[in-house]
Amino acid sequence: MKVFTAQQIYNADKATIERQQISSDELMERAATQIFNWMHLRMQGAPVKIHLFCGIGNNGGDGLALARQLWEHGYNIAVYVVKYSEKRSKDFLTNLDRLKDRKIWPVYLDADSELPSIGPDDIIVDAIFGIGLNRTPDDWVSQLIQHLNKTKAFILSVDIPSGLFTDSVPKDSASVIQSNYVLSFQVPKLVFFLPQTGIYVEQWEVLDIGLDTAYLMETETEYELIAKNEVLQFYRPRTKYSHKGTYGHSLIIGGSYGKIGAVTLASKSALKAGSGLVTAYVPECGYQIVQTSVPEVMVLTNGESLIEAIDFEIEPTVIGIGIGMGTEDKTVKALEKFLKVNKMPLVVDADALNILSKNQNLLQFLPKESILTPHPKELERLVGKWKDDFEKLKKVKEFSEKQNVVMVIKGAHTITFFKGRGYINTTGNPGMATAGSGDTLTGIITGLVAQGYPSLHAAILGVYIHGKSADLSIANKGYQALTATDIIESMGSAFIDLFTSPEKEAPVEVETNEN
Ligand SMILES: NC(=O)C1=CN([C@@H]2O[C@H](COP(=O)(O)OP(=O)(O)OC[C@H]3O[C@@H](n4cnc5c(N)ncnc54)[C@H](O)[C@@H]3O)[C@@H](O)[C@H]2O)[C@@H](O)CC1
Ligand SMILES: [K+]
Repeated sequence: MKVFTAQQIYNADKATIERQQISSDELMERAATQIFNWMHLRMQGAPVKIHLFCGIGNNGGDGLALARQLWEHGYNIAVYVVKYSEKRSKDFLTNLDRLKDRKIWPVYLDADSELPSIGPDDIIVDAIFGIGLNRTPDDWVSQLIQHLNKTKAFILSVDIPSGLFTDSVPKDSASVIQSNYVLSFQVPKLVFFLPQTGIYVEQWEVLDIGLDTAYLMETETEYELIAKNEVLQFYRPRTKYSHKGTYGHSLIIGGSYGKIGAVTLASKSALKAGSGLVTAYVPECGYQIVQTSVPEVMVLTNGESLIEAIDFEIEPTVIGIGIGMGTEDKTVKALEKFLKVNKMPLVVDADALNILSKNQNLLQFLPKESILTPHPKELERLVGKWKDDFEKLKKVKEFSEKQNVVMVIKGAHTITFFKGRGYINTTGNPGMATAGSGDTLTGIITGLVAQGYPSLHAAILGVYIHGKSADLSIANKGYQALTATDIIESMGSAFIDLFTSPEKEAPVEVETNEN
């Protein structure tokens, strides 16, 4: 699913109005109807108090149109107009008149108003600001937002939590609605997925308001959301007459005394991801450990307790390098020498990334389209500090383009960057913040490259499967007990899940006055 910028959404809006020959008011009505349907389906007429806070732009207009529809279906509503500006939009005014026609009188809030009282079991509809927010809200609006956040009421945001910009981090974190659920029109917004701004969005869902499909299809976006449908497009099925040679040979290089487990996990993951053969390259202290814990994996050794040279006679298809490897001088030299002669595709992680960060002249030796999988600290060492998430994305994008590598930025929503585009993952859970989870990812991606997946696809699919395996594991492990080994054990189910469960339940249509 594409992630549009605010400007692209405004353009989609305009294209829809022109091509479908509808008015902007009709489009607003569609948006409000979709929200109404969503609420009505869940509330079934329950007499819960619904407080609708509406700004004076089109987001507020959506809120007013929704208020009317709720009222027409007998819901218990209170409408507030948050008068942060005199410049009321045309469709806001139209919908305000429609409320007045029905003798529904909103409460007007300004800097001098008392803060409304809201019960813990009430519902708040947040339609104060939408994607049109262009500066930090005034103090009194910010106080209102803080007041709403402090209530125990469930907050449902229209399109985007009010106070959240679509393309930058809020300057004042207190001026943003802490939303329990965001119903976003047609497309999700990038800020839902970044660590600094995603915290305002507990859950989100997109509502189809029938924006022009041609526009949506044709418009190129910088970001794409990756779910099952997206990865299925490049999944490579196995063929009947294939043999293990068809599926490549992964070489996993890493490990040092006390950190052989990392290589064990990565090797096992490469196998489970489908690599035909897997060889681990570890110091001698790891020989028996890897041989006994993963009998399917072959083992090469060098050095006693750490890798002192990287030199082998086998011809792997791909090399995953760096996990548990340490940054001792001898290992650094070994890596340097190896990089200068190596021509094989690489998946670079952990200590190999740390070594590259300190010796940036080595970056030039990375084969093109290598995959780098840094966690936030490793990324900082590699590209330098950033002031906020947007600057981080910019730096990663530049780095990936300059070095011609695939960058996998690990986080709650891992983002994979390549050739100027970012692919946002949607699987995974907080249980994955556990030892060895990253080693597992490196193994999976390596195993996919071995099978012939192009780097970008291997990274995107690897990240998806890694998260999905963890999602399937938590059903009986919970977040706390989830281990990297559980992720590996669920990988089979994650692959099967690609083909078995439907992506989403079909939306249920609700009868309204409109249809
Ligand atoms: N584009 C679409 O697909 C659709 C958009 N709709 C709604 O329209 C919204 C966008 O509406 P608008 O462009 O009117 O913008 P908003 O309703 O988000 O904001 C209202 C206006 O307030 C002003 N403003 C911005 N920041 C301010 C601040 N801090 N203090 C005071 N004034 C400020 C701006 O001039 C802005 O246009 C969307 O979020 C969505 O809810 C829907 O009506 C239906 C379709
Ligand atoms: K909003």
